[in-house]
Amino acid sequence: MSSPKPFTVRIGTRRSALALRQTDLIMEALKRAHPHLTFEVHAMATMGDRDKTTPLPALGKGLWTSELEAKLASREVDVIVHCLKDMPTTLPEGMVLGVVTEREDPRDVVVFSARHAGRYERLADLPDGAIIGTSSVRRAAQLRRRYPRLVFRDVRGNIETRLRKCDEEDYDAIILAAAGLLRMNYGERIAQFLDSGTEGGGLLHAVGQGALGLEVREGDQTMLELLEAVRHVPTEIACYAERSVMRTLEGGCSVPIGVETAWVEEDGKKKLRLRAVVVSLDGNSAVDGESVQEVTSLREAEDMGKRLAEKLASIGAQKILDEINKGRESGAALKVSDA
Ligand SMILES: NCc1[nH]cc(CCC(=O)O)c1CC(=O)O
Repeated sequence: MSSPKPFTVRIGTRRSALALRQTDLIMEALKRAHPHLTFEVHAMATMGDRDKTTPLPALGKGLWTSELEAKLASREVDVIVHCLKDMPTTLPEGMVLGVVTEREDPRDVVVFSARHAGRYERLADLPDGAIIGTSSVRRAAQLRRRYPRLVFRDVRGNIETRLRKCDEEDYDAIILAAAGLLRMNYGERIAQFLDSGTEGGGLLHAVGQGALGLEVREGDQTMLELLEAVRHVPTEIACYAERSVMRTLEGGCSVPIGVETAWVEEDGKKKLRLRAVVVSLDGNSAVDGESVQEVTSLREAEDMGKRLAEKLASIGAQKILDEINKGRESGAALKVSDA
């Protein structure tokens, strides 16, 4: 696997503390696998980092990725480390998702304001009208169904900023990805997991949440071989299925869609279980489904995701999508992204 002649691998990343931490983890793993190579980190701000006022849904696709991809295209960097959930399901011409790395905990979680230290354990403990911070339509729409008594309000910024706002402003709690908190050593702030297996949960996470995606130039065999060292096949297959659900349902517009994947044992065989939900923006209607099957290739994973998405579309998700598209045309709701 090791290449004969030494060279420098230039890694592109966003500048947030989480992005830098993730890039560091990948770089250290690559260094261990390729001790003869040198690595350089090229960090830069993206539109999502710079524009802190426009509502995220209105910023559209690629808000965390486009500037980095320009550097990849111009050969200023050789690979980009992304949170997979921030990567659009269709990449620009000439770019590929080279490798998906092992997933950190993909679940969404509740963090209570430090003002409430020790007072609450679950969302259900909060009083009527309590304010929950999240800028993700997916999270708000799914939680509104289960907790109509709670009020959902935008909260922007990187993890540290959101935690600070939660502690110092009017929020009673915020919803975040476990993965980011764990990677930044804030695990002790996690009060409640919100996945479908947890009482009071039932919140399906974002496509790709908790995994990292390494983007490279199409046909860059050297990089692809080098990155093999950090590929995690079970995560990659699961995430291809998740991304296929999203890609199939998007139809030109992003939607509040949640997923959950797990490798399960059935009839002595290892199978992928894929769950997905599409929710209306107000959370008043939702369509969900599940499929379980043996999956051994990325192609099969994509087929599985596509079939589940088509099934959801046929039993009501299409109606929800059409309404979102209608609203979008009239300018009411622009694109929906996950935050
Ligand atoms: N959109 C912001 C973003 N992108 C990735 C993560 C968390 C880490 C991950 O999912 O890999 C977050 C923060 C959050 O949702 O709490």
